[in-house]
Amino acid sequence: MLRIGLTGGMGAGKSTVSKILESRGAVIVDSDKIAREVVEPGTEGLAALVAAFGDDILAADGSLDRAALAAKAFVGDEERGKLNSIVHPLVGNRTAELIAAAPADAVLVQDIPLLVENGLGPLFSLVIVVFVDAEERVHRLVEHRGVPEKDARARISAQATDEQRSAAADVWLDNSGPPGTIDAQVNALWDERLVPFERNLSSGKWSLSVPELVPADPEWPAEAQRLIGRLQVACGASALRIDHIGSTSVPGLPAKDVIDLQITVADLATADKLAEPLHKAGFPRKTHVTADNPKPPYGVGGEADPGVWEKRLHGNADPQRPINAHIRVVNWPGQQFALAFRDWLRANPEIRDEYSAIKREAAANARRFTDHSEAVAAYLSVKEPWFDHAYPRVMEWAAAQEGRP
Ligand SMILES: CC(C)(COP(=O)(O)OP(=O)(O)OC[C@H]1O[C@@H](n2cnc3c(N)ncnc32)[C@H](O)[C@@H]1O)[C@@H](O)C(=O)NCCC(=O)NCCS
Ligand SMILES: Nc1ncnc2c1ncn2[C@@H]1O[C@H](COP(=O)(O)OP(=O)(O)OP(=O)(O)O)[C@@H](O)[C@H]1O
Repeated sequence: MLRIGLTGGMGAGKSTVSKILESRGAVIVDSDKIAREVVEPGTEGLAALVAAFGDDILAADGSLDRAALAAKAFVGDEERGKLNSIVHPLVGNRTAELIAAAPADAVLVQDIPLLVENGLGPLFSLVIVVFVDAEERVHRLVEHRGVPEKDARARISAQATDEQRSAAADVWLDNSGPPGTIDAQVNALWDERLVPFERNLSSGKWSLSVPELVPADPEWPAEAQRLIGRLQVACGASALRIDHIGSTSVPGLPAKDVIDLQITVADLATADKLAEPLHKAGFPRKTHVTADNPKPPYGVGGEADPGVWEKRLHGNADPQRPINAHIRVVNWPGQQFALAFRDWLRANPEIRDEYSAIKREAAANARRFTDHSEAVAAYLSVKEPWFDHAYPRVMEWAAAQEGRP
């Protein structure tokens, strides 16, 4: 099952997007709808609301008078907090039941207005944000849904800002255009990302990186942070730390568009136990030896004892985001080298440029081949000798940083 989070400010068009996704075959779990169910007449949710806000939030027929509750709940943080603390746990329980009942191969889209506010991004394989400027949202709510302007503004100001949503977004759908214009974006997302993502997840496949250098992308660190959040949820306490490593973690360094991450664990047995939870979270283990995934340990120099360079490697089922998640044992040379190499490049721009020149030469060498495996091998044949030379320099620098001889 592929779990997708869909969010956006009130009136941005989440319902519009979720209807399109549903028509393509997604299973939708709608938090607003569940929030209504859990406070229907006779529920413990409604009884708790009455106890907290008074019985004047009830209509004559005993059902919840939503406008009356909104008028009491959206006046300040304390009141809204009281409302959330009653309704959100009930929504969470019911959501878990619906997820458990969904088919194993579903693309499950959870429409959650407060996904960012409640820090839920790491629970999903992707977070989709529907965006419309706040002023335009107020306009649409007033014009098309008859919401009083004051109420629309009160609720929007109690929600996350566009910057906060942007930091959580893997996919940003702009719904500023006229009705219908977002459909093409949603259909492309379904066909080109969500369906192949689910297929990769079911079959344990990961997306391959292309051995081509691209200029440093300022989005890489934020992307890495979102991936780290997901890996943390999957690994729990087994991950002692998770770091963004490799070229994409060095500002200004051109790199292949593959994000390297390092999960540090206590021992290799722990790494092996993580294979299944990581796979379920969308990060299958790279079990096959391919040119893209040469048999570990990599030739990064200094492998006097290959036993202590061993690691496990996971990829990403997301077809649009290749990653290498290296699981390494704490204090083994490979684990320490990955962190020291990154810090060495970050601290020494002239060495970063030296490395950048080697990468360009390696990429030029790779371009002589059309076959993917041959191209990767050609890339590595230029890069690896430089690594062998760099290894002692990195370790010497790291020792000096720590005041070791
Ligand atoms: C107070 C209630 C009864 C008002 O009902 P009303 O019919 O006017 O609104 P509705 O439920 O359709 O929500 C419309 C939109 O308001 C916004 N909103 C609702 N609750 C909240 C909240 N607690 N904080 C911020 N925004 C909210 C969301 O953008 C939502 O999509 C209702 O919003 C509610 O029960 N809210 C608490 C549950 C909740 O947080 N729901 C949102 C996600 S689970
Ligand atoms: N591109 C658009 N142009 C103009 N109006 C739109 C557009 N897309 C959606 N709308 C209208 O804007 C309003 C809000 O859209 P929608 O209900 O999909 O938002 P929502 O994010 O689900 O809202 P809520 O947070 O209240 O659940 C609706 O009345 C909808 O018809």
